[in-house]
Amino acid sequence: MMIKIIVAGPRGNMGKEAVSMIEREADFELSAVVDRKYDGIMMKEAEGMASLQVPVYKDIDKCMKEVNPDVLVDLTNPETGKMHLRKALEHGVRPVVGTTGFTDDDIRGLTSLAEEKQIGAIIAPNFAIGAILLMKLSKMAAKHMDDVEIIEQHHDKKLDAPSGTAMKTAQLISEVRDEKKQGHPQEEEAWAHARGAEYEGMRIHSVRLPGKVAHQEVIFGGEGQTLTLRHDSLNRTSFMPGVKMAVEKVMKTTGLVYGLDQYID
Ligand SMILES: NC(=O)C1=CN([C@@H]2O[C@H](COP(=O)(O)OP(=O)(O)OC[C@H]3O[C@@H](n4cnc5c(N)ncnc54)[C@H](OP(=O)(O)O)[C@@H]3O)[C@@H](O)[C@H]2O)C=CC1
Ligand SMILES: O=C(O)C1=N[C@H](C(=O)O)C[C@H](O)C1
Repeated sequence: MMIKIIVAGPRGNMGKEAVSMIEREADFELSAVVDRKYDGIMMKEAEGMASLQVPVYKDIDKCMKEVNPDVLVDLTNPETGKMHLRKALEHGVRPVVGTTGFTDDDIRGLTSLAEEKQIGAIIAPNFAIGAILLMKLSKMAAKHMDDVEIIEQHHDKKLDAPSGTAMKTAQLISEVRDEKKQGHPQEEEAWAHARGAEYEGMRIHSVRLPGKVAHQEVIFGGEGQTLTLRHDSLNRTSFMPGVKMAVEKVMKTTGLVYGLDQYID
């Protein structure tokens, strides 16, 4: 069956890659794109988009009404991603959201909405298989080594911190680790935030530098030993097999799935 897909954010780093991937896949059809700059033209007429005879919409409601897609792939920014996800569920369109910056409350609210609408939805903080394995391996390691800090590094155009991957990693670790204050009980920060963000006692550090793409280290400490797990995305193509998998999975899912870890043994 041909899956009809719309992509929001088609001029972005990720959106461009997603458009190319969808065009390559025999069972996927790119039905339209949603952009905030262009409206009512074809992609090939818009600067910064692939040269395709595919309509561009500014208004996502109008797009979903006219195109009637199966799936929305959202790769925009936190505020837009949340709004698009809600609208997709309202229109009966299955969202695959790679956009990050969702809080625990956002996830809870969207889970209820997907449940209420009885429709599949996926929020994937990271589509790269290596990053998904890093998250799963971190959860496994945390059962045995419960002192852990996360260092994530990204390009300096990133809007959200900590990264969605770091948040999901910390949440997975917290499923197997009791809340624990780490470091010296009397430690003090002479400079604010020197110890990074805190989630259930874990420390999370966000680096933003030009030249970086997406990188994460999870460092575990024990008596006389450390264990470092690390993943690097060196380009955005690394995310595309995961986007493809998420589109296929969301067609067979009911309710919201947060993280592709659930699909990997
Ligand atoms: N889950 C994963 O594996 C990955 C997730 N990401 C996440 O994906 C998101 C996008 O990342 P990236 O591609 O690098 O970012 P970019 O800034 O390159 O692209 C975002 C695009 O979204 C567009 N946009 C913003 N608002 C709207 C709107 N209302 N309607 C339509 N388009 C809009 C922007 O337009 P304009 O150019 O006009 O600003 C821009 O073209 C981020 O949240 C990032 O964290 C990134 C990589 C991997
Ligand atoms: O903004 C990015 O680039 C990325 N965002 C995601 C995140 O916040 O974890 C995934 C990946 O790290 C790239």
